[in-house]
Amino acid sequence: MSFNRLSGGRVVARSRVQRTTYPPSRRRPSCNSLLEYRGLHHDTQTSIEKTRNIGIIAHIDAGKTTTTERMLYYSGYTRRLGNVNDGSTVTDFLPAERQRGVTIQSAAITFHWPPLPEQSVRETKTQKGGRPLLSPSTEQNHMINLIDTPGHADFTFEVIRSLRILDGAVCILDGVAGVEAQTEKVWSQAAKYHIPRIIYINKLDRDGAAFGRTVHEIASRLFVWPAVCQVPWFEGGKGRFCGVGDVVNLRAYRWPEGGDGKTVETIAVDKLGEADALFAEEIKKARIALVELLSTYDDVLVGKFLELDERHRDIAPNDIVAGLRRCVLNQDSKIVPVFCGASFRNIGVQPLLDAIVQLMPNPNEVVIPEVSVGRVEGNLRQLMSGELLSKQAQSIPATGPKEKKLTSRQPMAVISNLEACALAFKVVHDARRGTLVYVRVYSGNITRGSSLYNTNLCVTEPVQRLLRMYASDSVDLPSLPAGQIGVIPGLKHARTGDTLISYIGTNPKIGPPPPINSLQLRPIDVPPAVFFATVESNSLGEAKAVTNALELLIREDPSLQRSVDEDSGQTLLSGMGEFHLEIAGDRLIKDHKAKATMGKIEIAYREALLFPSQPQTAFVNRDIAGKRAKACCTATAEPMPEDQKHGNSSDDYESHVLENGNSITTSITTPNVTTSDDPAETLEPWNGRLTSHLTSETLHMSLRNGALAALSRGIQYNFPFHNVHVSISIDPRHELFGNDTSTAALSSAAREATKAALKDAALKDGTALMEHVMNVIVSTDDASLGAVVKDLNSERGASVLSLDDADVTTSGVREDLPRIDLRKMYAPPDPFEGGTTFADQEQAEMNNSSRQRTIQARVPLREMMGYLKHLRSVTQGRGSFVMSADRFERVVGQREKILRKELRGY
Ligand SMILES: Nc1nc2c(ncn2[C@@H]2O[C@H](COP(=O)(O)OP(=O)(O)OP(=O)(O)O)[C@@H](O)[C@H]2O)c(=O)[nH]1
Repeated sequence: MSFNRLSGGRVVARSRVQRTTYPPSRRRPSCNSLLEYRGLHHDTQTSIEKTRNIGIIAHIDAGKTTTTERMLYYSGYTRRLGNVNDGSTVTDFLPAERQRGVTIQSAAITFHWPPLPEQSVRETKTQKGGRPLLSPSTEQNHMINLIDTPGHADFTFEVIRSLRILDGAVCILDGVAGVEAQTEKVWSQAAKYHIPRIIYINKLDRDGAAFGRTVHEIASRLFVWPAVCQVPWFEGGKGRFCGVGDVVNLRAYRWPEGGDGKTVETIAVDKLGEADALFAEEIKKARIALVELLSTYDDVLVGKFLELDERHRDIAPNDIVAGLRRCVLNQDSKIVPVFCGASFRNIGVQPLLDAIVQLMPNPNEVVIPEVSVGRVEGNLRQLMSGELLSKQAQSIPATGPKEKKLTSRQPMAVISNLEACALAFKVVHDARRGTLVYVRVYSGNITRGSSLYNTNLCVTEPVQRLLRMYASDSVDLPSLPAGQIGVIPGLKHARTGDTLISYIGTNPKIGPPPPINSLQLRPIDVPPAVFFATVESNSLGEAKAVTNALELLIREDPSLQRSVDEDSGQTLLSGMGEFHLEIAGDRLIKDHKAKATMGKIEIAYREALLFPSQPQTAFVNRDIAGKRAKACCTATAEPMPEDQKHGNSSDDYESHVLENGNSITTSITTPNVTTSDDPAETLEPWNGRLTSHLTSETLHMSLRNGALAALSRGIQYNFPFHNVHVSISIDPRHELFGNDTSTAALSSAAREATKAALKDAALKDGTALMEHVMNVIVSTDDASLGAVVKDLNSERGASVLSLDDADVTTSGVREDLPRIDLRKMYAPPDPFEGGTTFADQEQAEMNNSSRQRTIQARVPLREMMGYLKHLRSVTQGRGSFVMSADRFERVVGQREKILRKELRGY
């Protein structure tokens, strides 16, 4: 990378070695407190081009938090190096994180690279002193909004919600373990959101670290071309890992042993001594490979290459950086730059920061976010140009004067009133500041004192303050422009995934006018919960407080779900994994101070129908919340038909396929139904039964909610239903009763009718018990392979699908991605594994008993409970695994008998 800043530094060593501080100046600006210092940062206007919204993603324990801590230290944000092992990190600030040394929630932190105030002071002096000027690219100060995400698979939702709003990611690999199962998972999640990525191979100081082997794994398991931008430097060839070779600038950086990493020696490649001659050769070799790889995809670089008569070394570093950047941004190239270091030993982090600002996109360079207005979908650019609103207007039949007025409204007039559009991607309850809602602004500007309309919940909330977060600290902001990430404290309703808009002239009671009030950024998908535990308050008097604490917890983490068992009245908390629920229980009691007890963590099974029901009609006529509620509808339930895979809808028919594998169709049986808000128009065809508050949309939604409630509880085992199709029909001429037919009445009727249908379907032969079967990928060393496979087969009822199959990824077999020809890619040889060619490397790997092996198996979830502990003991701590829900399967035979006894006691 362009490390020219080093050449402008203070020379204190031998003439051919420059020893400099990195970043060059280390003194803090003259201000009294850390917050004042951060305020200084904030006051500096950072343009959108110099903003980077970046995430750090990886398998558990790869070194995300350790690397983040170094970034904060070198950027001047912290004064001392925090460490995971002694619980002193900035980003892992929750008590549970510090206790366990694992990241549980993603932490957002903002800093500048290079550090702004001190650098600008120093550079002015340097230039006056006649020292070399910095290159333009490194002179520019960038603001990095960085999110450190958890690596544990149970907290995948934290990663997903962070990826949703990030513009780029650094994927950290453990140089010993290589590409691990969870690496593949987060990698493919980032690919799903089209997030440009760079890779940092960490822990190269550890025994068994193998950079070359890891580079091969990047190609074979992540299906991308590794662009090796750095090669590791082992002193004298096989000594201590002491630095990196910079392939772009043809120089080497060495970090003296034991320091804090701020002092770095820079040595031009031609000046490396005899002892490191092989290393110098390797840097030159890597340069040729890098230029050739980039030339395959980047026409501009090919032009430069040809101009220079194909002399690889003569291409200017800036041209290579520009070519790399184009490849990173154009993901069709499948080129991913690779860097290396040992963050714990303070080696390699500053060049990684340079790479982030130079190669990662700014918010204007990323894929345009998807949005929807009503039922019309498109992207933000189409919305801002008015195109989406015009489409939306054409999609509604203008049946009444009110609708005509709305649809004829000029789209651009509506858009010009849209002051800001943002996505809430995280909610945190902070003991000091109350609820903090993290937002990413996608268009316009959120200002302090404005109001935000939540288009998911249809409520308006005031923006009393705006903050920029520095992990657990913050600084107030007057406004938050598009492309930025910030925090709004004090919002009472906003949840993760809600779209918030600021619209000029919004009536706080009813919100902005339609259709802009239905504007939604693509929501964040919540994965299904697979484990649950009971939560009981310690006394009746505490029950309310426990419910409130649970609600706060769920608002923070929507991958947790709360339900109440109708029979026992017990509250159930469901989550993504054992560890997830364990931490949730811990936080409920310790952080939210709930006086409650959490029961044993159990598996959430499902029930399925074996036969269809007869139609069942329910008629509700009672008081709900002090108001008369009267409605009637008819439901049938059946095992989900094969063709019911996609939802569709019109005004009198809505079919939804739900995430839990069920589907619901609601239909209005009278033809020619109108959906106007105007009672005068709806009275006639619906025979006077429809009230002004009841449009076809709210009618469908109420029926669907009722059916959903009935499906959440099975007939035989009380587990939610799975793969059931429910049809609900309503005849508005006879089954709606004017203003007495409220949404609550409709939901209640739909719930009762669906329940009756489910019972009727189960009359003949009960329901089938369904269990989650997981797709499990175990990584272990060669020596433990036999024991792990035996245990999976004989103790866990697994079907082992493959061993070391390169086509297998955590999400199953990946057939869609083209293979990388490993013989055409460059990776330096690993000094400790022998061999210089690809074949040598392969042979060395084959002979190596610590080589990582991968087993793919399908295993019932029940048999995976407590597996991590067991795997660690079988593999002497070297094994790890990830699993993802594959499908539900019916439990039959002996296994059904055992489970039935366990669940029902007979
Ligand atoms: N030897 C060595 N150890 C490292 C290095 N980087 C991190 N570690 C250690 O690896 C362990 C895990 O580091 P973390 O930084 O917590 O890893 P993480 O990826 O943030 O972990 P999770 O967030 O829990 O997934 C800690 O004990 C670190 O001290 C490194 O470069 N060399």
